[in-house]
Amino acid sequence: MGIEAENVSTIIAGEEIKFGKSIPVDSVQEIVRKDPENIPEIYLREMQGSVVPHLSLEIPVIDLSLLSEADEGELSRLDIACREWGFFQVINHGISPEVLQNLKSVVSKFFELPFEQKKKYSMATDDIQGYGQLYVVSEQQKLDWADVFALLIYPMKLRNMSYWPSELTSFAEAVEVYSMEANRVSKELISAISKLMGMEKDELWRIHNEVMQAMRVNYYPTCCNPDKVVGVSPHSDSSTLTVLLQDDEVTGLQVRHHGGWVPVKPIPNALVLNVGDALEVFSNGRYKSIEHRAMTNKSAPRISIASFICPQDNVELMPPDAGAHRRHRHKPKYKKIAYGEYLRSTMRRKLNGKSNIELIKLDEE
Ligand SMILES: O=C(O)CCC(=O)C(=O)O
Ligand SMILES: [Fe+2]
Repeated sequence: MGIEAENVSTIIAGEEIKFGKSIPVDSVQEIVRKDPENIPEIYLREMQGSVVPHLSLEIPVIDLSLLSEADEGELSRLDIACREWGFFQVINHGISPEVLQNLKSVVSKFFELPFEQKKKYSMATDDIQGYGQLYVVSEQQKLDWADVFALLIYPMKLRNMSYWPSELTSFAEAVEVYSMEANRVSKELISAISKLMGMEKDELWRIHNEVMQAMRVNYYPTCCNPDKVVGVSPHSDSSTLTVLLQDDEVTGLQVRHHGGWVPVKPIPNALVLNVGDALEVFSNGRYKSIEHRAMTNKSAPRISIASFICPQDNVELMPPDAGAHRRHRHKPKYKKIAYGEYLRSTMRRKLNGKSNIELIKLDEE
């Protein structure tokens, strides 16, 4: 019998936070360390969809320095990137290679710690922060070939410092410095998107009512049968935008495009940005959150670091046009739902393409 995940609540800094409970499962890193040649059945599955050969198609590249100068051409390239791809790489973002390298180095050090030491930071069964796995809601579901380490970063009151590894002296600083920069880059992009949506540049950010930012480090160990094992199942992110810092050498991320999967070839020191479900709703479907997945490989472990930029829990997900202060210029295509409720509903379900946003889609006439 499968155990269905239940809802639980926690109190962080005096506020009740309810998340779906993820069933604890074995560390994949430990499975590989003990027996690299054997993959437990629960990780084996048939792959779906064809992969577009490398280099035949690439996700767009956006130059943030041009956007910051209000370059009209770059603004329209951003519009096309968000409409046609939902994914793009950002160059000239102003984050120094040293800041990126410091973050990569501290998160690698975390995963190099002995298992017993990492376990001190294990996710509590009712939390989404810490070391472990997420989205495991039934004992029958196929599992992803990854361990994760997640932290809530902003607002500060959501931080739970007991999850921040105290033995890694430069960890907190590297996370803090990078997160501030990821926040700045997101703010610049959200300002540009706000203009593209016909609003003042600060309006979309303001609607977030103080952005919530979470960081999730994904650790994908090597895998002896990458054709049958997925690092992260196909999903869309629930965020407004996600900023992904990926390995400069090891590829793994694939993006859904016209029915196939397009591998994202890393550009050294670039960031990968994607549209999440919240932006799909805010833009009333103009920009779509895009399904993506991470693959595994035989030769090297891969680490990716996702920063999720989200509205506060109490923010109603709806296109700003549908607000009481405006005439109904466009009929909303999604049911109105508070972001916190939407986020929690996604945490109680396994990753499954765009199934979360499908649930709030209104029928078109
Ligand atoms: O590892 C990757 O490239 C993708 C990770 C991802 O999609 C996520 O953390 O939401
Ligand atoms: Fe994702």
